[in-house]
Amino acid sequence: MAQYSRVSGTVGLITLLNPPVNALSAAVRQGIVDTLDKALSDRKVKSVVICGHNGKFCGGADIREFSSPLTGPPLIPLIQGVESAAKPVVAAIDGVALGGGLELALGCHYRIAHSKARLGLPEVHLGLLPGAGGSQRLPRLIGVPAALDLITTGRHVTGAEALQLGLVDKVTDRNTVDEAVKFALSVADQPPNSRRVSTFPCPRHPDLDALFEGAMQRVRQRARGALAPVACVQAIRAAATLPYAQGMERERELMATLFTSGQARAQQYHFFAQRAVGRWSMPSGARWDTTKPGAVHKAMVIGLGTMGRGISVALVQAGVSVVAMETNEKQLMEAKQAISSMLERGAKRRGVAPALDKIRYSWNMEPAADVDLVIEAVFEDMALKKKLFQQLSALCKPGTFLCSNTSGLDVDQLASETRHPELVVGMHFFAPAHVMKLLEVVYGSRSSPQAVATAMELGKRMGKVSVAVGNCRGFVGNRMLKPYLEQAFFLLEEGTTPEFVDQVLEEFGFAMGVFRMSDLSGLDVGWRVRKADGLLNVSEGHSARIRQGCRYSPLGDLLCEQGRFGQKTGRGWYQYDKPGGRVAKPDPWLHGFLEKFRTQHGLVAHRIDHQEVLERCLYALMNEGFRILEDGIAAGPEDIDVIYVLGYSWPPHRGGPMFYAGMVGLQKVLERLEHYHQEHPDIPSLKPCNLLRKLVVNGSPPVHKWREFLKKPQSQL
Ligand SMILES: CCCCCCCC(=O)CC(=O)SCCNC(=O)CCNC(=O)[C@H](O)C(C)(C)COP(=O)(O)OP(=O)(O)OC[C@H]1O[C@@H](n2cnc3c(N)ncnc32)[C@H](O)[C@@H]1OP(=O)(O)O
Ligand SMILES: NC(=O)C1=CN([C@@H]2O[C@H](COP(=O)(O)OP(=O)(O)OC[C@H]3O[C@@H](n4cnc5c(N)ncnc54)[C@H](O)[C@@H]3O)[C@@H](O)[C@H]2O)C=CC1
Repeated sequence: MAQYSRVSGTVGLITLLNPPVNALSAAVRQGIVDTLDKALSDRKVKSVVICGHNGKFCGGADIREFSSPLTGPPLIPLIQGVESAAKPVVAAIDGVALGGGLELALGCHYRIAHSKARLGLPEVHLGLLPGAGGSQRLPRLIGVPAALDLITTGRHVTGAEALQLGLVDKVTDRNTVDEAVKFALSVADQPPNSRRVSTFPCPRHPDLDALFEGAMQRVRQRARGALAPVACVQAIRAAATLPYAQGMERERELMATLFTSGQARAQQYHFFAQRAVGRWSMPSGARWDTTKPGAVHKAMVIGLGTMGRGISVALVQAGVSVVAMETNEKQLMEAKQAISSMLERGAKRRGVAPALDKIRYSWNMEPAADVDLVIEAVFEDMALKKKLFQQLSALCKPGTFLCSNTSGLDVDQLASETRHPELVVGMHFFAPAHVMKLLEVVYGSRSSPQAVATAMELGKRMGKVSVAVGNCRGFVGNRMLKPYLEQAFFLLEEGTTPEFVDQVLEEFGFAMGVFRMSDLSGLDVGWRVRKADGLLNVSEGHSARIRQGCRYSPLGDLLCEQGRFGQKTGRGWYQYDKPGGRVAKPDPWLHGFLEKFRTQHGLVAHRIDHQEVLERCLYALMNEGFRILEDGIAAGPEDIDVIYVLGYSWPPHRGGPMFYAGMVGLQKVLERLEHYHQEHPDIPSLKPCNLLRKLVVNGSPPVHKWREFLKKPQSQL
C-alpha cells in the first residue's frame, strides 16, 4: 500500500509501504494510483514527493507476483500517470531504487538521492528487461552507452555515481525525504512539461551501428545462450532509433517473449534460492533463526598460496583484522605484495582507502593464541592439515573457531585432532576467493550450531552466499563434479575430441567446457588427488581401464606423466603458444594420442553426437545431485543449484542442475540414465538413483516440492 500526507503546507508526500523493500505489489501500485490522485486533486498541494517507508525507496516489481495473473493497476500506465502529472513530482531515493522502483523514479520529474543509495535496473538477472519504460527512458536521460552498461550488466550504482551519470538531479548526505520536500517546494511553480523524460530526444551517438554491434557481441560472450541481455540491447536500440511510443511497443513485445520464457522462470528461481539457502538447518534441528553466531573481530589465515591470499583480502574487506601466516619465506614476501595490491585495487574500485593496517604477517603460529577464528589453506594433504589442527587446538584461546578450506577432505577427521571438535567446520571458498560469491560451510558430525552460524555469518559479511552442507568426500560441488568429469574422459575414449565436448558444454551456457577448465586449473591437481586415493595403481592382470572395480579413464594421468599439466605448461588437452598462454588450440598430437590409446585398448571410435555429450555429462552430474539429496548432504535442491550457479559457472538462465532436471522432465532424465547405464553397466554414476525414481513414481513434482520426499537431513558420518 501507500500512505499519504500533506507536509510543509503544500507538498503531497506519498510513502510506499511494503516491507522489507517496498516492492511494487498490486496493493502498492493501487496505493500509488489512489494517493497520486489525492495529491493532484488537492488544490493546496503544489508539488509531490514519492518516497519509501523505512529508508528504502523501492526494490522493484514484487517478483513473487510474477507467477500469477496480473491483479491491480499495471505499472506502465501508472508511471505514465506520474510523468504526465500537472504538478512537479520528486522521487526521494533512499536505500534502493531498483528495477520497477527506478522506472517509477524515471517517471518522476526530479530525482533526489542519498549519496549511498543504490540505483539500478537489475531485471537482466531475472531473465527480463526493464519493461516498464526503463529501456526507453534511461537512454534518453543518460545516453546510450551508459544505459547499455547499466541495463545489460544490471549493476547497481551509488547515488554519487548516479549524479555523475545524470541519472539524478541532486545527491544528499542528509535526510533524503526532508531534502526532497525542500526541493519540491522550490520547484512548485515550475510546470513539469520540460521534465518528462519520455519526451527527451535520445542523445546522438556518432556510430550507433558499431556501438550496438559491440554491445551485442559482449552480451553474447558474457552469457552464452541467455535471451534477456540480447533483448535488453534490442530494446535500447529501439530507444535510440524510434520515437518513444514505437520504442515502448518494441519494449512490450520483447518483454512479453522474455516474461513467459523458461529462462526468466529459472533466473527468478535462482533469486529466491539464493535467499532460501540462508535459512539453513542441521540434522540436530539447529536452525539459522535460533542460533547466535560468535563474534569474529580477529582472524588468522594459514597458508598464503592461491586461496589464502584471496581469503585474507575478503576478510580484511569485511572489516576483520587478519594475521596472515606462511612458513615459506619467499611465499610470504610474494603474498604480502599480492595481498596489498589486491586490497589497493579493491579500495580504488570502491572509492575508499585500502585497509592495509588491518592485516599483519607472521612466520609462526603464535598469533593464533589471540584470534577468534582460524582458516587454514595449506596444501591439500590430510597429514599436514591434521598436524596443524593439533597445534592450533593447543595454542588457541578457548572458543576459537577452527576452519579448513579443504576442497573435499573429511572435516570430522580434522576435528578429531582437536580438544574441541565442536568448534571445527569447513569453510570451502572458491578461487579467486575474494571475488567468487560462493562459500560452502561444511558441518561435521560434531560441529556445533554456533560454529556453523559463525561461518555462515562471516561468509555473509564477506559478501558471499553461504550454503551449509554435510560432510562427505568433495562436499556438494566437487562431489558432483567427479561423475561429470568422468563422463567427459569416457567420451574421449569412445571417439570424440576435447574441442567437441567443450563446444557442446559452452553452447549449453558454461563459461568454459570441461577440458578448457581442466587446463586452466591444472591437470596435476586431480592427478595428485587420484594418487592419494590409490587410483594410479593398476592391479596385476587387470585392464588399466578398471580401477577399484569400476571403469576408469587413465587419460588424464597419461597426460600428466608427459608433463602436460594444462595452460601453465603450455600443453594439456589443448596446446597454447607458450606456458601460461591463454588461447587454447586443438592439438594434433592429442588426437594422435587418443587414436593410439583406443587401438591399444581395443576400442573402436564411434560417432558421438551433441545430445550424447550433453546428456551423459549433465545427467551424470544431476544424478549425483539426487544422491546428495538422498544422503542428506544438501538440505534441498536450491542449495545444490546455488552452489552450481555461483561456484561452477552453471548458466543462471538454466537455474542450476536440479532445476534443469525438472525443466527437462524427471521422467526423461530417468529414461536416458537407464539407457546409458544399460550401455555402460560398468559406470555406477549412470545408474539412476532411488530418489529420482521415487520422484518420477510420484508424478515428477515441481522442484519446490522435492523436500517433501527427502528424509530429514542426516550426517553421513
Ligand atoms: C509484461 C509484464 C510487465 C511487467 C513490468 C514490470 C517490470 C518490472 O518492474 C521489473 C522489476 O522490477 S523486476 C524486480 C527488480 N528488482 C530486483 O531485482 C531487486 C531484487 N532485490 C534485491 O536485489 C535485494 O533484495 C535488495 C538489494 C533489494 C535488498 O537486499 P538485502 O540483502 O537487504 O535483502 P534480501 O535478503 O535480498 O531481501 C529481503 C527480502 O525481500 C525479498 N525481496 C527483495 N526484493 C524483492 C522483490 N523485488 N520482490 C519480492 N521480494 C523481494 C527477498 O526475497 C527477501 O525475502 P525473504 O527471502 O522472505 O527474506
Ligand atoms: N586452488 C583452488 O582453486 C582451491 C583450493 N582449495 C583448497 O585450499 C587449500 C590451499 O590450496 P591452494 O591455495 O590452491 O594451495 P597453494 O599450493 O597455492 O598454497 C598453499 C600454501 O600453504 C603453505 N603452507 C604449506 N604448509 C604450511 C604450514 N604448515 N603453515 C603455513 N603455510 C603452509 C604453502 O607454502 C603454500 O603457500 C587446499 O586445501 C586446497 O584443496 C579450495 C578451493 C579451491
